[in-house]
Amino acid sequence: MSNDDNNGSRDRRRSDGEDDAEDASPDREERTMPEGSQDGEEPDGNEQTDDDDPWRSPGSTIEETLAGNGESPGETFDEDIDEQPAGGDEQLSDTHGENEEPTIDDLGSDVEIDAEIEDDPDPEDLLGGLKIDSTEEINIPERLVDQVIGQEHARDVIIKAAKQRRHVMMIGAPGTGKSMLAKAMSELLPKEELQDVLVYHNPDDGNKPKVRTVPAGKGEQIVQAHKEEARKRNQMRSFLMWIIIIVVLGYALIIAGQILLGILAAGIIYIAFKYASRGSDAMVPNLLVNNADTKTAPFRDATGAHAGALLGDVRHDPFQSGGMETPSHDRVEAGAIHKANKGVLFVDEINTLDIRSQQHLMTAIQEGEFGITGQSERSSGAMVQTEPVPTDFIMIAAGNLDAMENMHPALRNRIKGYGYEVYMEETIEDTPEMRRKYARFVAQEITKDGRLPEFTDDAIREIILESKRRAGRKNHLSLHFRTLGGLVRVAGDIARGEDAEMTTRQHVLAAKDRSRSIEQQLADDYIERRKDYEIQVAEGYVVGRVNGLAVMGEDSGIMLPVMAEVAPSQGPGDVIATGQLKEMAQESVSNVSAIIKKFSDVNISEKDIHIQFIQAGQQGVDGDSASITVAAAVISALEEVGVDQSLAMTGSLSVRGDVLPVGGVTHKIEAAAKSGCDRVIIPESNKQDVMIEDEYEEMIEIIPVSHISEVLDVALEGEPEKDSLVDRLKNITGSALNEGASVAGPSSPSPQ
Ligand SMILES: Nc1ncnc2c1ncn2[C@@H]1O[C@H](COP(=O)(O)OP(=O)(O)OP(=O)(O)O)[C@@H](O)[C@H]1O
Repeated sequence: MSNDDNNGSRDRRRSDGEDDAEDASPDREERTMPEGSQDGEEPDGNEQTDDDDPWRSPGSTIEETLAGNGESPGETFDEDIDEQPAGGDEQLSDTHGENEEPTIDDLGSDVEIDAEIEDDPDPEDLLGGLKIDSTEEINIPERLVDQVIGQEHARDVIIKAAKQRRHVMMIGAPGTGKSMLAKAMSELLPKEELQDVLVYHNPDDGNKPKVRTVPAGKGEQIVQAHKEEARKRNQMRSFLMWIIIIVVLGYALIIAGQILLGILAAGIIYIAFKYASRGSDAMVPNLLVNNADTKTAPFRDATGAHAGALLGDVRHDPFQSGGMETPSHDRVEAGAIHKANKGVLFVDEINTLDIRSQQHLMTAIQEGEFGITGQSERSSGAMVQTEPVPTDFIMIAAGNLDAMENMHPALRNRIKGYGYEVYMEETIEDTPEMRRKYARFVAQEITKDGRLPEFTDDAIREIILESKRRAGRKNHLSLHFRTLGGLVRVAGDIARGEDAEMTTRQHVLAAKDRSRSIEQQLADDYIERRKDYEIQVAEGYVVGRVNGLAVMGEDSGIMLPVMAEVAPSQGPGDVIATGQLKEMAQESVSNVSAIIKKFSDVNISEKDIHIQFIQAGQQGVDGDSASITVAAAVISALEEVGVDQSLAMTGSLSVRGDVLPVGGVTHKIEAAAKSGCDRVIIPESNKQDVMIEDEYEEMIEIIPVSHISEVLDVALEGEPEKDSLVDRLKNITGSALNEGASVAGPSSPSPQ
């Protein structure tokens, strides 16, 4: 990765000692990251020297060498090959070769940041006591596993699984480090075990190519040797052919005097020789998997791969006869399962793989080998079936909770039976040490991108503050690193666009605005448009209308007014709600009706309750947290008491009237403020999750509540009615209210 001179970046030292020598070079202008660690790319081709050629000894033909006693060709080649450092079978039995077996401690212990730290950091310091002026002073650990921040459990599992060669299923939100951990695992696996795979022509049955494995690096040598052999043989044949042609032509011209006949004979001889020489080309094996230059065990991402890319394929041959055909072993292509042999196969969104592929994947996991055949039934490749090709990989399956439900149960069973399941964390406790790691995260992302100007200390602070906000939980930091990394990149790009030497706090603030999610942009647009059409009411009192709040996507609040109308029913009463939120409305009404039955003389079962979520038609609005809103709207309509429109609310409701915690309070409060509300009701148990931006703090009063009676107390109009209504409610559900604190928080927070 090269540095742009304009961006003010300078060298960042890798934190392991061995790089110090490199750094001593005054000319070194490059920042370094572990090679291939971030993108999982395979290194470039091998550079073979003549000295390495094991085929120097003349005399022995390859066919003779291969004929051996049916062993792997790697073991029957001449001694030079076995002396190659790539390692023979004895070495393979030693899991970690010459390297000392890594212990969980040395691999997994949290790597402290390599920069100056204050002895006793101020708890308020967003940098956790880091004494730095910019990200430039933060060094990045060499190994990817040490770059992973948080996800302690997942990291420990990955390390253990790497040692024990176990499969892992990682379930969790996108961008929390699943594929990063999978790549990190491939770095931990022993490289000494790697193998090359060759496919040979089968003289007995051309459609059943033979497969041989050899230690990594030897495959290329073998192919080269075969090519050389074939070339020599062809040379000999050519020489012989020209001699014969000259003799025939000479005879025809000088002795027989039949020049035309001579030319014809020479032509036939030429064609016959060319045809015969094709056979020796067909003997050159196809190097299916080449690990010659692989620096770490392979990492293969087979996310969304079609069957051929995953399981291997045999190309179609348009010329299947007449001497024009390509030998079938030459048409064989390896799949990700074969290329991942002795490494890691990563499949994200595992449930999106078709069932047939999942079944084949299971076989490959179970058997440790999988033959290759043409995936298209109508292609000539479907006739070909190779001998089994090794597929001894560690499978890392990933996805969100849906993935787990929809994946093939037997495949999940295989992973569970032979490995671990991990749920990825979404937030982590906010400690000075963690803040320092977040500062390192900024440095990591800058290095990974390679073009961003370094971040000043204030810019880093703003990123850490944003991760606190995004966590949605007091004293926690968000582990949604992909989106946080997106913010780092946008801020850096803005700075770069301005030719700034450093990325400053102002750039981060501008980036926050610019990198708003689609949902945020849509939410802001909605708020503006509603103001235009006066759908939004933020003053006065209205019967049966309550300003609810919801979140769109992960990070965008929106005001979602709810209207309720109660009318006598002809038959048994019904809850009538429109749109996607119907189920939620019915659930909220059934919760509130249990309370209403207790305090009201009105027989709710004889009424039709109509509920409307105003303009909640757009995708993505999750209204689960609107249950106190629906309850308040229904009670207001039932009792015909107005609701304060300068108030918005969010909260889930239990059958006993307890207000339960919900998600996204910070974004909801901001949306209420943007919509012009003066006050907002939130569940008491969400109080510590509020992380609103400074600008909104002055605009809105936050009222935490733990019971529906408190909601009504704040929301309903007028004294006499309100008092009687609320008093009745309090009397009847008093016990619940008194127990409120203990009752309100037990259930898991509703998702939104
Ligand atoms: N725990 C982490 N520590 C440091 N950086 C992280 C972490 N998690 C994610 N990142 C950063 O975010 C990027 C994206 O993460 P990654 O691809 O691993 O997410 P993922 O969980 O696999 O997401 P998806 O399921 O969408 O593929 C990484 O390349 C890395 O830069």
